[in-house]
Amino acid sequence: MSEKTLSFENVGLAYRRNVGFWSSKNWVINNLTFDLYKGEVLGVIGKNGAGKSTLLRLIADIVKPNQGDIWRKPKTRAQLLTLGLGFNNQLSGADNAIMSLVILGKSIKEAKSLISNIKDFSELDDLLNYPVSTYSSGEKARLGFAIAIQAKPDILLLDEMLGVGDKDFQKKSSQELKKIVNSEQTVVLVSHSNVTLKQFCHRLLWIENGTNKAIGPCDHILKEYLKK
Ligand SMILES: Nc1ncnc2c1ncn2[C@@H]1O[C@H](COP(=O)(O)OP(=O)(O)OP(=O)(O)O)[C@@H](O)[C@H]1O
Repeated sequence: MSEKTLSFENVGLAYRRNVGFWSSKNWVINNLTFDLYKGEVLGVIGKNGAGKSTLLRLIADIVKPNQGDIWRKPKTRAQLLTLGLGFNNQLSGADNAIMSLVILGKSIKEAKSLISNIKDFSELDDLLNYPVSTYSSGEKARLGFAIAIQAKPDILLLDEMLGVGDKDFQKKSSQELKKIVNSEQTVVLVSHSNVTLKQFCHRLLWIENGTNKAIGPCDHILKEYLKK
């Protein structure tokens, strides 16, 4: 686990907050520095509002930093999987899947050929032909997870995604993640569940007020975090 795939150097990100006539900068990520290595599962922990989801959005290149540098190994593709998935609600599940796969570098032909696997994994059957606006949140999660499994991005970003769906789907997604943990794929996982963190993560990054409070082996960092 020595090949660097991504690196943050003194990264800062501020959101603008408008209060009446005034607008101020709210630094959500501050001077954040860490490296991510190919094939590792890095867990991200921290209190509510610490900046964990924002960090995933920065890695996915959905938002840009106001300060510092983010280095990605050339051609590295990261995919964010979160409950607030960026689906187009008017399009069908199948069309959303094709669109996501194409964004992640597959050709349209390849993307179309993966639909039957997505159908099998998600168990959405004919629902895949209906607009995503008609899906329950669990069904959206199934679709998102199934797309991510087929897309095999270099970096899979999971934001509190392991406790979603019904019991059967939780079991299925956790089995799939176990396979990923033993593969070359890199994962960054945000979770408030100690069980999930211990089960999957090699290292943990502890974020406090948007900055790196500690990073290191999972058991050690979790012990320190729980002492607080
Ligand atoms: N679009 C936005 N505009 C303004 N402030 C935002 C925006 N998105 C997030 N924030 C603020 O940034 C801070 C960090 O949010 P973030 O969602 O990254 O936290 P988190 O660590 O993932 O929290 P949680 O554990 O509650 O999910 C919060 O204070 C939040 O209110």
